[in-house]
Amino acid sequence: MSTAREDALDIFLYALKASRVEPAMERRLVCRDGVMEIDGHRYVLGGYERLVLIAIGKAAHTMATPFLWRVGDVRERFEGIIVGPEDEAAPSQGFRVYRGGHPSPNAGSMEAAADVLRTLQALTERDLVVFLISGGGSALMERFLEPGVSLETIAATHKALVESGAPIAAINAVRKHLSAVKGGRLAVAAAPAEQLTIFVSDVPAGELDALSSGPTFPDRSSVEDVYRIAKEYGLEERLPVEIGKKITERTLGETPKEDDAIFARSQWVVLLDSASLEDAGAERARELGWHVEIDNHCDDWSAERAVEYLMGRLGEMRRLRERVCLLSAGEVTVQVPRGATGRGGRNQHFALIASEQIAGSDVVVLSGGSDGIDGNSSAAGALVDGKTQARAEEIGYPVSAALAAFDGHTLLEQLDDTIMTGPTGNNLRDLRVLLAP
Ligand SMILES: O=C(O)C(=O)CO
Repeated sequence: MSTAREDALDIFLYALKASRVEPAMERRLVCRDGVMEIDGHRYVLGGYERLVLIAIGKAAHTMATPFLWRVGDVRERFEGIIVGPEDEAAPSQGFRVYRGGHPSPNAGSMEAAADVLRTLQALTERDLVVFLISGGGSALMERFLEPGVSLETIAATHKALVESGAPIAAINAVRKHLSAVKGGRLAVAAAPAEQLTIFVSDVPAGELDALSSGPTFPDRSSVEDVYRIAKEYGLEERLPVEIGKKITERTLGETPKEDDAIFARSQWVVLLDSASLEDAGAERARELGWHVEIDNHCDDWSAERAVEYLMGRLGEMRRLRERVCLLSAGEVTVQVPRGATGRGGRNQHFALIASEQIAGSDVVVLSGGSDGIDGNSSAAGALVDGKTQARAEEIGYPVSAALAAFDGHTLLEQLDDTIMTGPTGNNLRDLRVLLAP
């Protein structure tokens, strides 16, 4: 019989495999006799003068490839731009590929933004643009509204936001109001063309305007939200001075909202989200003989609070029966002290906090990101058990020290407790697997 550690890893890897983009595109996107259809939205491709595809995000290439394959012969008529995190070849001659920066924008992010805006602004009402949007796009493509802001300031702004401890919707509310390519502004650039956006979502259900900062979606956040968020998370002290000033002086402009006429020819479809991860994880856990519950209440909570909550839930389940498995999808937040230089991310941080709580017990805790990259490390996440804390003591790097330095990866790598998948070309948020035999 397999061990609880082996099962936790099996459940996570199965969930990743079952949630791949390619089969999802194959199931949902149909193209017959030049008519493309997805979720009841039909497009007679021969009726458009230009067919443009813009793919942005960590899953840009993995979405673009099956999309072009599904449209069959019409693929020759598609032209466009792919903005992803890796160096990959263009799918055909009419495509330009950019490698953007993540978690902070780089020169490629800026070049991509300029090219995307130029391309969209040339479209007319006779054209169709299909956007393929996945998470990570906020950094992979960027240009600030204010002209002349340096790449260094832009990157420092992103870093300050990501490390602020704010949930993704709040971080992206700020980004949207600073950027020329977020908060519906790509939809503005593409109007009056017909627009279809297909999402691979790494944000909570119902918050599509936060996905890669909603470049094609009506923004639900307002400038007033930005000023409130800045206060709540102390952003004015964290942000570069010239950006912080825009907030203190309240000079930000509003983004396009739901009733804006520019969205009259837009449709949006979610291809995959974290529900796919948790459903597949639950299926596999049951096959392995575990009694499963899914609990996402702690989505967007701080890592400390989420550990406490999930350990409490696991304890309740365990009082009723043996072999219990608690699954939780979503993300936790971490507030990184300014100047911290450790390696890691929210998943490894969560796992290390959990390792202190399960020390000496038979409980196993896994926390992993579906994109395969946790924070600034090369791991997807970590898998800890009742011996992790003691093993850390033995090698002279206590868990508490690694947590304080936000250096979870360095410790977990030495303990061989990291999960290494490599970048998955997907991005559906994180999955936590807690097993009590
Ligand atoms: O905004 C981003 O880039 C995210 O990863 C969330 O979608």
